[in-house]
Amino acid sequence: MSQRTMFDKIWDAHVVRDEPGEVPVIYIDRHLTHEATSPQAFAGLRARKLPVHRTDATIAVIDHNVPTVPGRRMIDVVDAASVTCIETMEENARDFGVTLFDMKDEYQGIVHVIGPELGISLPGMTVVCGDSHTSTHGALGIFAIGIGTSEVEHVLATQCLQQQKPKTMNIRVEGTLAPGVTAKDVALAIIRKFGTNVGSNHVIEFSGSAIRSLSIEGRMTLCNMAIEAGARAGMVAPDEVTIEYVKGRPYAPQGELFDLAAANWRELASDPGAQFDAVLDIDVDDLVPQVAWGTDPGMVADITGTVPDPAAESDSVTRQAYERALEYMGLTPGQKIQDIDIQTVFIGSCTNSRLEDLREAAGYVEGRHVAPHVRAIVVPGSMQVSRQAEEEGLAKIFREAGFEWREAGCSMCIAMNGDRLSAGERCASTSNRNFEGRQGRGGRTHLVSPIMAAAAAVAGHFVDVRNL
Ligand SMILES: CC(C)[C@H](C(=O)O)[C@@H](O)C(=O)O
Ligand code: SF4
Repeated sequence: MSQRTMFDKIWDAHVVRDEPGEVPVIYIDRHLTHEATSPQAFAGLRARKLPVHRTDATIAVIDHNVPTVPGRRMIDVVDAASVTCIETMEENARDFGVTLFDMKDEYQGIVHVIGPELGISLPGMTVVCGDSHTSTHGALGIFAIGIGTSEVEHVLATQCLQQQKPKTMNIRVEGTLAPGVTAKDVALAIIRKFGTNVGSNHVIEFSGSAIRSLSIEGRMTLCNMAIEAGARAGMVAPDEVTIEYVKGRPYAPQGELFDLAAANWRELASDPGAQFDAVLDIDVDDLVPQVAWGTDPGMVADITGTVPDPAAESDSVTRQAYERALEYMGLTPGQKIQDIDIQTVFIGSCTNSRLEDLREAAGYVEGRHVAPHVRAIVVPGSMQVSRQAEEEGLAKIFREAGFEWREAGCSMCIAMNGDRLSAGERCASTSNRNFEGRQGRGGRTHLVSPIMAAAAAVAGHFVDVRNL
């Protein structure tokens, strides 16, 4: 057989039907559902009197609408719509026999954090969720995509999905990251360089020496943000780091079955010489910490740089977008990034709320204190991350430094659960989207890495963590 990419191998293994003139149908190995995008899908099943076809391959979790205040209870849920979402998810999981990680569950967390963490998402699989950042799971060598609510219904009923075959793109990331420069900076640098649309209709495979030396957590950060580069999905080929990561996780195969699976996973990487539809290169040897200054994840500058001057842009569309972004963000052209004061820090979201992220941030915070005028919160991606962080003493470090230590959930990434910015409030955030109003109406979001967010919390403005 000819040389195939990793994506081709996974696709070929999952095609159920592929007839000329029809949209192909693929088999789905894991279906993750959450309270924000599944109610109508389950309602559709009820109306048609259909069961969930594979309850053993479907899970449900409550993450978007949950409050994150310590010791949270239903009474802490912020609005009636959220109460309905949560109660509906509980009822649907019960009625349809789907495993639910509810607000009190020891494994509760953001869907894209708990999937890999529990070994529910495994290399070589197809994974879907009614959520765009499903691409996160691709870090393990998975074809993982976000789907719409009508597709959620379809997958619940059939375990299959109609899907146009995407094109393939290889982004080769070469070089060695300097201390203080992280996967988040690589993600922001890629979107800055190639644009928020570069991945459109493509599955991006991230390859190269810089990717090989990233932990699984770092690879997840990168694949998470493939969506902000417009891609259908992001992927990294499984290697020994991946196999080690998966080993022993509660839902992963154990013993002999694990060894059999791992042998399979070792065959998944793209064959040498496999053809991609597009190939892009980026070198990260000289990469410095990145800070998003604008209102999309491509509007990014070096920490050593300045806010751009729209007048210097020759393209009128870019110029207008920059002008509008600067106005919304309350910034002036030429202003030094390090002179931007922040009022709020959010360390969390499916981009950067895993143990390694918290370790990096806590490593910086230890022995220091949050600036007096800054409100800083840490929201672990899952209750398991939270427990591990408690055990390791990270939670204590954050608390002593003046951070609020919260329960797991999407939190301030999306502002639909009580955690939000007020108008004009400026936030250093480890999340993935800085759109207008994303963290609350009028709120101003600067995307950064966890260590950059931690340093901004302490200084009250952005600082270059390489100098500290
Ligand atoms: C609520 C959900 C549909 C949404 C998504 O699909 O991504 C959310 O998770 C987000 O990050 O904007
Ligand atoms: S943490 Fe943010 S990006 Fe991730 S699933 Fe939740 S809302 Fe979406």
